[in-house]
Amino acid sequence: MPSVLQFSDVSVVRNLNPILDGVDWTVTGDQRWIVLGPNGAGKTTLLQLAATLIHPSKGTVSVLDETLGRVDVFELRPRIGFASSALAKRVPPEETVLDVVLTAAYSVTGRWVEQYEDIDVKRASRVLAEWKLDHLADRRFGTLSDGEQKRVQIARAIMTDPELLLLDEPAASLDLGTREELVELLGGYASADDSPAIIMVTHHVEEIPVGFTHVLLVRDGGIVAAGPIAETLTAEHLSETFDLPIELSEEDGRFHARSVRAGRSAVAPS
Ligand SMILES: Nc1ncnc2c1ncn2[C@@H]1O[C@H](COP(=O)(O)OP(=O)(O)OP(=O)(O)O)[C@@H](O)[C@H]1O
Repeated sequence: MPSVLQFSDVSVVRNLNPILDGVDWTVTGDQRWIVLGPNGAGKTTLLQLAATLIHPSKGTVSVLDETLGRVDVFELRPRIGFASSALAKRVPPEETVLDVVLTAAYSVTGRWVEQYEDIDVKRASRVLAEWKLDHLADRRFGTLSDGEQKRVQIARAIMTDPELLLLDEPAASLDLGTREELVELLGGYASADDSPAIIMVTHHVEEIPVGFTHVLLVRDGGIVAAGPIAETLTAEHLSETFDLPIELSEEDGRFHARSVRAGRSAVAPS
């Protein structure tokens, strides 16, 4: 299976500090990766490289067989779906949900004078239905709940049938029920035979949907462990990643983690 993403000895330096340092990582088309790590570890920076939004300070990044620095990124970007709250902030709040998804066909936010083909409208409507948003098609984006906005971001990212889908913390700030609904939808999408390679950044193992195959654990701009979830997502690796003794459990493909110290730190009644 050919790689869709290849990092070779990649470093990103900001203000003389390496925020990624010597990263080697390969993602193939049949893999769905979780990127997990503490605040400031470098997760979003990894996604920005994969999304061709930034270039490495050192090393080589290849995306969909093209090497950053030697390719017109504007030709590459339509092949990549990217959902993040930073992108969502650029969506005009008065835009309808249907138009937020539809405008992905032209890689713009905010409908202007573009003429959309019937096939684009049909695809947008199908994607909205798949993500349980069809009843909201005519609603203004700015009036949606957080959970609905997150689903619209993902629907927009997959509108163009990308070869690589990048999701930056899609379940952040969601309540339990809304998170579970999203994790279930993501699991169904990731498990489908025709789904693209996916890379999803998260802070929580509870947000890992079934159907994801690999995990990259990052800390301080470097990789702690990378590989198939079954072998790599271990209490030992998580403890090293978060610098905390962590207990991990798994049931039916879903994970739960807690600090081992948490249960022992109860304050005795006076
Ligand atoms: N343009 C920049 N200039 C200086 N420092 C930066 C810049 N971009 C990111 N950083 C720093 O690099 C580190 C990694 O940032 P990044 O956003 O990739 O981490 P993250 O793992 O996504 O964090 P979080 O989980 O908090 O979102 C952080 O310490 C951040 O402050």
